[in-house]
Amino acid sequence: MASVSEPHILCTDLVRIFTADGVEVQALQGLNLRVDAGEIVAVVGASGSGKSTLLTILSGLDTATAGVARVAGHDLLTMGSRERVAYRRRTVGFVWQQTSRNLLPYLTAAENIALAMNVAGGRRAQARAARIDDLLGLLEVGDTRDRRPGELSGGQQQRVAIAVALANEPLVLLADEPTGELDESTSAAVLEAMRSVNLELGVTTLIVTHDPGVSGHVRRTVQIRDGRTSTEVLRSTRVDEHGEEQHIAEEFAVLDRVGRLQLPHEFVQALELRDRVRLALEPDHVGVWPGDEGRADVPDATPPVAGGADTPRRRARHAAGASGIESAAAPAAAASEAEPRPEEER
Ligand SMILES: Nc1ncnc2c1ncn2[C@@H]1O[C@H](COP(=O)(O)OP(=O)(O)OP(=O)(O)O)[C@@H](O)[C@H]1O
Repeated sequence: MASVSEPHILCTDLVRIFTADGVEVQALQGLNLRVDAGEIVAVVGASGSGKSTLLTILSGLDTATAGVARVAGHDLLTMGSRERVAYRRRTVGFVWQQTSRNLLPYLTAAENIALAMNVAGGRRAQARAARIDDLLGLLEVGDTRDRRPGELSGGQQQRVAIAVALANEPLVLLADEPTGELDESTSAAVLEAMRSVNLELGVTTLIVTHDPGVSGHVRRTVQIRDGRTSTEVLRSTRVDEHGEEQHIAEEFAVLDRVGRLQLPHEFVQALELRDRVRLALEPDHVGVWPGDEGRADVPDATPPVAGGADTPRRRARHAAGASGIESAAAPAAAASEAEPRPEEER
């Protein structure tokens, strides 16, 4: 089982390489993600960024090529088939985009939930019936108890799907594009339902989606780009000096264990950063400048001379004078790949 301090979801340097017709596709390229017990987090990314690959690994349907993936104390890279079955039945619950993957069409809402409980076993009939009613009530679809999926709206189907996913009291709820087939207002209502389930039951929740609108419904949104987590938006509420509630959203770059981070696209474009950039360490922040090799208009663009201690602070002085951004600890900065590469700094 997970120790008290261990996060419920932990991915470290997670890699997934697919090989198709002799060509390798790196769907995940060293992804890092930590979700603590009881948190609700959204992972947002464009098509092809690796979202589904991540969720398929976390749900135990696929195995990563390398790295660490742990969920509620289970090591997903080494777990055997018996542990995998138990993990999928009891530790995690899933909500997928397509109703057909979530609900059996010939069973009612209550029967779909009961089926999930039967598969996991354990509970007595009376306790099961009570839990079915509780779950449908919590998701505000008590009136759909005896109706089949085809008789429900898209939003009701996804609410029942969430109830099915929660049937066996999972520690972790995983949702892949749960609102992908819904209109905007129904999507918002379903996301709010997930948030209230998270608050009410304390189930750790990870929502994977291409829809940036999800960030309005969760405290933490992690951006995934090219198979890596790149930036995070944290939302908080504070009361200002006039007693008014202020909603604050702060964006942070994600720094991995070896110091790699990704600059947001707009930063890269704004300064036409490419190939390599200059870095400078200041007492409380790091500066990032265009490389500008060969540009006569940049004073002192020459790197420090060899010999003596070539400290980051010295490099900072050499970089001074070049126009550029200063990336403080927050808000986020970072390079398309601003990984410190000593051989380029000499
Ligand atoms: N089974 C596979 N074989 C080969 N390549 C794959 C396979 N599954 C995914 N990929 C590739 O891995 C990359 C990430 O795919 P993934 O489905 O995880 O992205 P996604 O962010 O979920 O995209 P979408 O939102 O379009 O579903 C893509 O380049 C995709 O083509």
